[in-house]
Amino acid sequence: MEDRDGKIWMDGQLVDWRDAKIHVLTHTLHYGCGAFEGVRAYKTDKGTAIFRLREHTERLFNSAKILRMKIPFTIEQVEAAQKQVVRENQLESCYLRPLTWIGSEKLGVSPKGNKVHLMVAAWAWGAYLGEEGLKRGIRVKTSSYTRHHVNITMTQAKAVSNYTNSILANMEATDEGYDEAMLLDPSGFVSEGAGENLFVIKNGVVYTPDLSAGALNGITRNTIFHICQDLGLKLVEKRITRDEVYICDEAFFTGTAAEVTPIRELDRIELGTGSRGPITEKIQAAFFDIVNGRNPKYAHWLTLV
Ligand SMILES: Cc1[nH+]cc(COP(=O)(O)O)c(CN[C@@H](CCC(=O)O)C(=O)O)c1O
Repeated sequence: MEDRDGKIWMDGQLVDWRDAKIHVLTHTLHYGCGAFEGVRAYKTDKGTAIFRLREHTERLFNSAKILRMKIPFTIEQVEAAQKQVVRENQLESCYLRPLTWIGSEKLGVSPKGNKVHLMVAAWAWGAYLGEEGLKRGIRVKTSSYTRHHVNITMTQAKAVSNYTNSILANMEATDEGYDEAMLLDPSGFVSEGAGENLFVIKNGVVYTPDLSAGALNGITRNTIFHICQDLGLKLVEKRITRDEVYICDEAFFTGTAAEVTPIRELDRIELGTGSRGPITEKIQAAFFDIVNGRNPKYAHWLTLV
């Protein structure tokens, strides 16, 4: 990722991509206290637009607040930085990565007195779980790793340190030939994917784990709530067991990177017809209409760069 042309916004300045470096004694590198966002910009007929920029930027600030980090910029400055990075790198559609971290003034568990930094990078990033996955659905494994307990790590913070759990779950699943992992919470109820929220459909009703199962409050998850309302689909947030997933009619993951990715199999058990289900297809189509600016009802969610 480091050897490419382009610009990265770093603490208020645009720096050359290859020069965007930090010291090895950076506190976050050692202890993992930092926060990030995943944001996408899409090519619309009015130009390139960032999807739900305000919600993503607010979540970044909320993540920092939960981690007792004070970002030394305003929300407006960080929004402007994201727009600038897309423009400067002349990206028609892309994935943006804002990251805030604690500097290298001193080490030791307490970061008090260390500087808080922020950067924004952007790059072209296609289908996170593959084009084939978007169409046919992916194969998922229930992870042997448990999702975070809500009072051990702060699950509403998109915290750097939360992702070791995701990394291990994803690596275990892909080592065993699956595409992604689904994690259970400490009580054994379904939480979410390693980097996605989960939805299942049964008898025409759409279900998703309520946030007490430790899933991130996904912005794409919230977008699906609006889409279900528009499509007249009943949506229920509840505790979901892994065997309820086994006997569902359809299932899909959602996320900024994953977008809406159908799940065709869990633990080698076919879900529904073993391919993208009809309601999932409708929801997926509605999602892509929205993010590509084809649904005027959600024009306010798209910020032109
Ligand atoms: C654990 C987790 N849960 C749910 C979501 C969905 O949240 P949202 O993007 O607001 O709908 C994401 C986003 N995962 C990001 C990281 C992907 C990566 O590999 O890095 C993303 O989709 O950008 C998660 O990381």
